[in-house]
Amino acid sequence: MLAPLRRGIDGLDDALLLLLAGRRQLVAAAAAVKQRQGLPVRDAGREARIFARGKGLARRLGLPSELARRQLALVIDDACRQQGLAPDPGQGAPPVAPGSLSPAMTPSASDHSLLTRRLLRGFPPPARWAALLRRLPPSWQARVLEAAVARLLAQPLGAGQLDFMQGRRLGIEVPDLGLCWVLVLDGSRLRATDAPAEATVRGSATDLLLLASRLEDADTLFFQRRLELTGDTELGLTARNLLDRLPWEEVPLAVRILLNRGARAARAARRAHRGEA
Ligand SMILES: C=C(O[C@@H]1C=C(C(=O)O)C=C[C@H]1O)C(=O)O
Repeated sequence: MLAPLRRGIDGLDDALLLLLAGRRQLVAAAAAVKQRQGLPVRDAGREARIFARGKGLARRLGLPSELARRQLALVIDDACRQQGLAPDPGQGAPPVAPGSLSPAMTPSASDHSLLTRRLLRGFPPPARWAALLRRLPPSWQARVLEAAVARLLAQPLGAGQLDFMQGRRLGIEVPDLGLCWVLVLDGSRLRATDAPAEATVRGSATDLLLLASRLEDADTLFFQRRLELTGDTELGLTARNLLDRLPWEEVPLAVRILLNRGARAARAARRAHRGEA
């Protein structure tokens, strides 16, 4: 009873650390850009916006807002240290001079790959998250899915390219997570629904992530039967064509970077679990 719950908690703790490692890499990249442009390390306006977004998201997820605030304060503090600022940089600490990045910001390649390997070994395969994910209230799953899809498809949604889906119900099934969602286009908003899907795209969590990050294309995945379509053929085929034609370059860069990193981590974890090199 307790053991599977704790395995799930361990899996989420691993995922939190993996996300932290990804955030630190993006902070290092942002720091390098700011240095080149002569911008200061600290950006109070940006930090205020991060806290405001976090507060809104915490409210929607039903998370205590103080918990969200403290977590964000912790990672921002870490990012400032990573960029060479003292632990309490609010007191007007000077920006780091070009060429004097703190050693913490530039981990050696071997540190990095060691950390990655450690994280991947401990990273549970999707099948192990399934039990936990199924315990999450469906309304949470739906909100997370709606937010993710809205970000990913903001451009084609705005341009009316998804209008063929008005009122049509398209399912996304992830068998290794034991999850199945049905999305319906309601005006310009894609929302999750409890009604049955008319057509369903089915694929493993890793393959869907590889598709969303463009590390693999839809054609290859369908051809290799790693993605499958069931139900209404016409709707399914239109969805499939759309996947191929989506203007991926319009997807916000930050979303693409995160998807790319997530997909690479999931693929590497799958290989590690399968015992491949
Ligand atoms: C990473 C940056 O540097 C600092 C750290 C931030 C963060 O951790 O999100 C945000 C703003 C800056 O004070 C940045 O400017 O984006």
